[in-house]
Amino acid sequence: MLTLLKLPSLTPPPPAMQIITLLQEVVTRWRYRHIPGPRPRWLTGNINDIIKGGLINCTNGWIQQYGPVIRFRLMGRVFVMISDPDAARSVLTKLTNHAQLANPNMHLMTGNLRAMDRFGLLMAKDDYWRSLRTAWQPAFAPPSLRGYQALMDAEARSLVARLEARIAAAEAQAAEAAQAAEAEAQAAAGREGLAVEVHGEMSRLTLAVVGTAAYGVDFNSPEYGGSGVAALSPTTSSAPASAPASSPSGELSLVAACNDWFRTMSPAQRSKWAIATAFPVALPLLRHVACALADGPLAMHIRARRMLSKTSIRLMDDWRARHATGNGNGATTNGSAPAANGTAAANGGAANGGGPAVRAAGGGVAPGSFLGLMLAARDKSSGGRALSDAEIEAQVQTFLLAGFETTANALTFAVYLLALHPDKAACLVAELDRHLPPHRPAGSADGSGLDAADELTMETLDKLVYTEAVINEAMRLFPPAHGTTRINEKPMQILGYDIPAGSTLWIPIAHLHKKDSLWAEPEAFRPERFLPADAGGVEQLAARHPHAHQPFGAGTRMCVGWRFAMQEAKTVLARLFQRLAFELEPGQVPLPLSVGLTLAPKHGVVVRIRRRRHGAA
Ligand code: HEM
Repeated sequence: MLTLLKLPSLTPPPPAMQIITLLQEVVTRWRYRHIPGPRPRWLTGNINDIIKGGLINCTNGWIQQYGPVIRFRLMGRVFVMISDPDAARSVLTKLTNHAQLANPNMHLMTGNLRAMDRFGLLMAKDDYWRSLRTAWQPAFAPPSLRGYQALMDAEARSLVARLEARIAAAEAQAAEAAQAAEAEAQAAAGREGLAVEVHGEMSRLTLAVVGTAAYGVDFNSPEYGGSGVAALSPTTSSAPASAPASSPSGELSLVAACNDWFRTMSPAQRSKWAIATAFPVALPLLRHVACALADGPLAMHIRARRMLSKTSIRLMDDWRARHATGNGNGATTNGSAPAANGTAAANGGAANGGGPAVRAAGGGVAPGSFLGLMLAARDKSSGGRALSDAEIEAQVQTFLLAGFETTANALTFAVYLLALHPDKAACLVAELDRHLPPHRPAGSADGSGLDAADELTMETLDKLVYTEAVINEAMRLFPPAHGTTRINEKPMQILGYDIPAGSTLWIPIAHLHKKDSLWAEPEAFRPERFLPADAGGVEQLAARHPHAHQPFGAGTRMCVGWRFAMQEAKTVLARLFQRLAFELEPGQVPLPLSVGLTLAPKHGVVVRIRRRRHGAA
């Protein structure tokens, strides 16, 4: 059995444990026997099919073969997949708890490295989750979002400025070549612009936004493992954005740690010790052995978690230091959030020293106040106690990871699709030219060519309906969160099937987004599908199935950061296409994808960027 996973070096578990596991398997098969699905193998279930065929392709095939309710098993866990849009919506809205994720590497963690999985908002349950969600919510209230806008815009403008500087340098080089030899000049002219790997850029940018918006710190500084200089990706490389990177001190950088974390959450990057997760009874013991003798993928996962933990502790220490002295962001000593720049306070938030920020339901907090919210949080499920350091650390890590990768992926896919479809890029640019101030030559104080009067405000963002439609359509074709889960505490019926209590229900978002019966030409990139009727949408929102598009999930567990993500993605896309034009480098159609916890471009996306000629896409 163990050879199925090529584990010759591991000692097989004792016979008693094998017998218990086999009995468990018999019972599981019996409980789910009435639900159609592929035949599972002993112990490993259907994981080999998924590794061979790819998660999305494989489950799409099963849905086609077995219908809208199917079951399959990954190691010890059975999944019931619901691919009918109404049934999926009903599951998402009626059930409150997420199921444990299936990735083996995370189940091999020990001690503090498990904090996020035990206490983080994503995995929390019932009343404990409600307390946490209440604590998080003010960070995403409209006045808080308004306060983040200047930070998001500043990061976007700074990326554009860096790209423009690099393009200018590349052009200067080409001109020199022109002087040297005419043939070379012609070659250079044909390759105008600068080749850039977009996913790396987007990852750095979205992580930087989390740093400033949530914690008021610069994640690119050496203190957080950054180089101190906002680096550009290699100009010609198609290396994955997740390629390990170190700080000058040789330490793993935060962006590399976050990328490694996601990379090792893919089934293809599982440790050989994954087999231990097929023996739930023995897992508490086996995970210690696995960590002590970690192989490559597990060691990478542990290293990433350690870096994330270290960063979270540093953020908490920094906050407390500022808090204790009453300086820095102006924090008080009673757990209230600071009014860093007056923005949120001016917008009616509770960040104005008016009591614990967590009480400001519906109100806002100033940028950088997330830790103030967590310190003020009270767990109503256990008598209103304050959160422990491990619980706060879990929220910090959850915000870091959930807050940057999905948005970076959405932006990367949007740039990819626009570079592939110049007609759609032209529509986007036409909208930007209507609503954003015209181009000015570079030369303002921050080098972005834009002065304060050009700020991309929330009011302007509201007018960018085509930009928003592009992001929605990009997330339809490439949903960064390709699926989500719920667990049913009680038995239930779905489309006539009895679903046993405690089942892991999987909603395949990626499948719904391309279902033939829900979308005309599902593979085509048509942002117009998402235009409101008064903006000339050819296939208006009302004409579509209301539950066909769920990139952020639905119900009470819907993504807490969805407005933050949309605001950031619109700001960044608008700034990029306001000044730059993008062309896809050859060899990237179809785009190789990595399907793990999220959907990401496998080797990044390489585009050639040039400055826009006025009025051109
Ligand atoms: C394009 C970007 C994003 C996408 C596609 C996305 C998608 C999702 C999805 C599908 C879920 C599960 C929803 C459900 O089960 O119904 C989720 C949950 C969550 N997301 Fe996002 N997300 C994005 C950005 C963000 C950002 C910027 C944050 C900021 C912190 C964030 C934080 C979270 C958290 C904490 C949860 C768990 C919420 C809970 O269980 O109460 N996400 N996200």
